[in-house]
Amino acid sequence: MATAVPAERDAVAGAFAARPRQVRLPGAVLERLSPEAGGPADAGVTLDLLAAGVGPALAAASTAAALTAAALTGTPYDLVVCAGIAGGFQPEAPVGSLVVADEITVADLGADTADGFVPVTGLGFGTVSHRPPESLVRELTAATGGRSGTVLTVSTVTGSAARAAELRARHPRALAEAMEGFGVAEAAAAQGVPVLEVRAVSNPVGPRDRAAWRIGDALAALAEAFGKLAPVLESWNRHDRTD
Ligand SMILES: O=C(O)c1cccc(C(=O)CC[C@H]2O[C@@H](n3cnc4c(=O)[nH]cnc43)[C@H](O)[C@@H]2O)c1
Repeated sequence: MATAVPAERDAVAGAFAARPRQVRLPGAVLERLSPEAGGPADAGVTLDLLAAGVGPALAAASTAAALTAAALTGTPYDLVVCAGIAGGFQPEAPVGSLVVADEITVADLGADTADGFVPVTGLGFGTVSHRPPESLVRELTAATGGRSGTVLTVSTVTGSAARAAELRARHPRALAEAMEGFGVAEAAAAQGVPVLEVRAVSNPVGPRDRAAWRIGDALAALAEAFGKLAPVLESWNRHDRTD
């Protein structure tokens, strides 16, 4: 589970009964919930929580470090979940609501041209989207009452109505924007591991208004959501799935 900051990580950890144990790796520090520590015991799964850093680059680097360490010790991850707070596009994703990404798309990786923005794929490179397993997205939205849609990854937080409108015009299915999902998804995809992104909305996407942030409410919504998601995630086995 990769969050940006420790406050998000701890909100998620609260959904699980166990006390985590710290595991220090080159490039990442994990909080490990394992069955023997009274963790997600029913399913016998180990859950690693990682405060991966803010922004797509650091989140990708930290997630890659954790994935590589797990693979090298013969215990590769079955699933990577990016979780945290986000800006919500209005009116679809109000403050305090939950969004489960059915598509994780980087919104600002490309080139600015006289004809507008060209994504990096239009330049002949890489990818701009990752798709989480459909069945899992369905199960998570059903369990939480959240909405599914595109979650954008940006390196610059949107601060104007014009930029919000531009993003929505380019990505009509976008419900939220945050800063780590695509980086985490790239790291997971590089090692063939499925990825999810779950976001609680802390602020509207649009004109900058720090007084409108509701970080406490969003962290509470994240914690509540993971209380409902925990059993679904613990019982999910990618080898049983076709999507
Ligand atoms: O200074 C600002 O205007 C501003 C507005 C919103 C968020 C920030 C942050 O520094 C938080 C970045 C952090 O939280 C996630 N996040 C939360 N809301 C948004 C958003 O509207 N757009 C992008 N990211 C957001 C993000 O994933 C980071 O981890 C500053």
